[in-house]
Amino acid sequence: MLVGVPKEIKTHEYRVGLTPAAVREYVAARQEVIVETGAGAGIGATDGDYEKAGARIVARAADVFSQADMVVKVKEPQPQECAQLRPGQILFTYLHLAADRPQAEALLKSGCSAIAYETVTDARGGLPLLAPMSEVAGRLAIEAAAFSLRRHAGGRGLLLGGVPGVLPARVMIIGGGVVGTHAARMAVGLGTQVTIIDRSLQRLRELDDLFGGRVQTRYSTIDAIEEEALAADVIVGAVLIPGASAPKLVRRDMLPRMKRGAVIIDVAIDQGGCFETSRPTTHDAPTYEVDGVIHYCVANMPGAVPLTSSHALNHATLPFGLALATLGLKALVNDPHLRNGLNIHRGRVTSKPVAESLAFNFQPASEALAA
Ligand SMILES: NC(=O)C1=CN([C@@H]2O[C@H](COP(=O)(O)OP(=O)(O)OC[C@H]3O[C@@H](n4cnc5c(N)ncnc54)[C@H](O)[C@@H]3O)[C@@H](O)[C@H]2O)C=CC1
Ligand SMILES: CC(=O)C(=O)O
Ligand SMILES: [Mg+2]
Repeated sequence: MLVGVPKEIKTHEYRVGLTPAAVREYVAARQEVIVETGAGAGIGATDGDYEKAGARIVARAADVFSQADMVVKVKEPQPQECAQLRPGQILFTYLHLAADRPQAEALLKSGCSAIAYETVTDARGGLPLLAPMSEVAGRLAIEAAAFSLRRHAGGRGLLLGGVPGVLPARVMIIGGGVVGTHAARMAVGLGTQVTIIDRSLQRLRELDDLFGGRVQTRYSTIDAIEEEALAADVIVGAVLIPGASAPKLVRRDMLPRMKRGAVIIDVAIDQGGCFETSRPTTHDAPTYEVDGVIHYCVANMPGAVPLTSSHALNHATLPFGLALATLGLKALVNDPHLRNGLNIHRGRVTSKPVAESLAFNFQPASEALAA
């Protein structure tokens, strides 16, 4: 198969779909790889590094989209990329369609088979291609909170960990999955007071064990969220209902009752966000203020640390990408976990949560692939 890697074009997105090390694995598996010139610049990988790994460099993104059987990216295709996708082509990348009707419509129109990293599953009920970026985003969330809490950034002027004799910040984390756990590790490490809220009792038990009493855990109810939100200096939004729009757990009417200069980091923004007042922002202008509360809602947080993120992402995507490159769509027939990644196939929505979120007709992936 001819596998193509365009340069990412989303604002301040410096990750790359395949690292040179990953290209070498594809080439060793007797696949051909083309890479747009400069695609690896954000991680310091030159065209020469890609050529050494066995790729051919092409001059324009249009060359990648017109030639490749499978396009491997990081972020959801932007409108000009969607317009270049074609029937029979495989797109392998993050999509986050539930909160993005225009992209869903463009992918349906293209006729391509779009496989979303974030809905590929594993045998333990996890999301193996989302997890590495959730690890990164969870850790970055606390860095973003530290910066946003500074006075000149509009925050309360609070040092996260405090100093002897002065209390640390109170950090509330809604959703104790991968993002929430990694945010908690950072927040605990800095000496903050952390509460994690989740609606899975099993997860709360695991977190209690993992942190050995250094975090408080609370079951997710409207009451608990309101009580913790009003006391918090920082709230990290990290809930996920796989494939679906995030539930709005903090309503606008709570904001005037929160501390002035408190900070909301809505990591779940790529699924629409879990705060009623969230809207996507970019690394250029990451924050805005509503009712005295600072909102940070960057939808591609790991793009800020592309070197760490590209390698971490490639380690997770590589086995699935290789299966697709060597077997084509048959890889989806063979592997139900990879098949769960298929969101759009030849003009059909094959992800139930996406179809429900956007009120589209749904066709199960197994049926659509057999048609
Ligand atoms: N903005 C960005 O750059 C990035 C965003 N993300 C997003 O972060 C979000 C979280 O991802 P993960 O941690 O990997 O998901 P996860 O599936 O590991 O964890 C989600 C947690 O939310 C909990 N949850 C669901 N509904 C809840 C509710 N009503 N109240 C409390 N908890 C609830 C679940 O029980 C689960 O423990 C996703 O939307 C993901 O796409 C991930 C990476 C980067
Ligand atoms: C998960 C995701 O959307 C990202 O890494 O940008
Ligand atoms: Mg995202």
